[in-house]
Amino acid sequence: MTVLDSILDGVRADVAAREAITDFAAIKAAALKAPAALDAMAALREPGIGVIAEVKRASPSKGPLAEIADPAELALAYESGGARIISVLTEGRRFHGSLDDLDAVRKAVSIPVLRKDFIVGPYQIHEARAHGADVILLIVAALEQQALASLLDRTESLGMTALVEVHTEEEADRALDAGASVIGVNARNLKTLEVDRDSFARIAPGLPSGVLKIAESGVRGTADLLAYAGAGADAVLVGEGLVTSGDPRTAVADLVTAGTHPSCPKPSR
Ligand SMILES: O=C(O)c1ccccc1NCC(=O)[C@H](O)[C@H](O)COP(=O)(O)O
Repeated sequence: MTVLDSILDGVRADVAAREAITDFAAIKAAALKAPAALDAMAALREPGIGVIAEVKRASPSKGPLAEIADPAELALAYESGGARIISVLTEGRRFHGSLDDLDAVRKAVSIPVLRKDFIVGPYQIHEARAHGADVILLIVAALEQQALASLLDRTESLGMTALVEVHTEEEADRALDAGASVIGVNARNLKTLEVDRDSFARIAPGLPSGVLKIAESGVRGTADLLAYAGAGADAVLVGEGLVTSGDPRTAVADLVTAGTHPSCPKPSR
């Protein structure tokens, strides 16, 4: 069994437990009452390379990463450092995240918020909207093609944006077939946890120019951002490098400064 399979087993059990408390009809109703989703695509189209800054407490590859006593405070530091979007890991077993973290971040910041989780069905999408998420992650490796297309449609029908994550050229073709307009190339192979920063440069040139391209994982400083920018990234998604920096506001600001400097390669869109 791969790491991803074992994460997905836990997620399915956790979703079933939550659905036993708040059923599908109730979570759909709660989603309809939430304020309208913010426009994440517009945020990503602003000039320069965007930074999506992640609230990441722990990971399967590294274990605990940082004591995050107050996710709202961390998110505010990211926002004031110039992040375009805040990513909040809500998976509990392996990442120590929660929907409480999402609620706290949503209340604190005024920029779009991404619910970063392992979406296995429609319940979690309505749940994300009910908790104020503007963006959700759909991982191609975790979904059959029909489920991927239908979850993408559902996300957009709720006014949200789907960040569709791939790690191989085949997965990128599946993301495009499903109609993705924001594609994240994760340098991390979720089955083996190996990080290959070259995957973005391999896959991104094959994506149409209208698709927003996000480079996920492995950014530890401005050199990594500039390398991803040179390969055509519109934005980078950064977790560990920020939460372990000791000064997340400055760490984000340094990336933002590098990504908006006139010498930085421009996004391909
Ligand atoms: O981070 C992990 O170890 C991990 C393992 C298995 C599935 C997903 C995992 N991470 C999720 C992410 O995609 C990252 O949190 C995100 O891209 C940021 O990566 P990084 O900047 O390298 O922390």
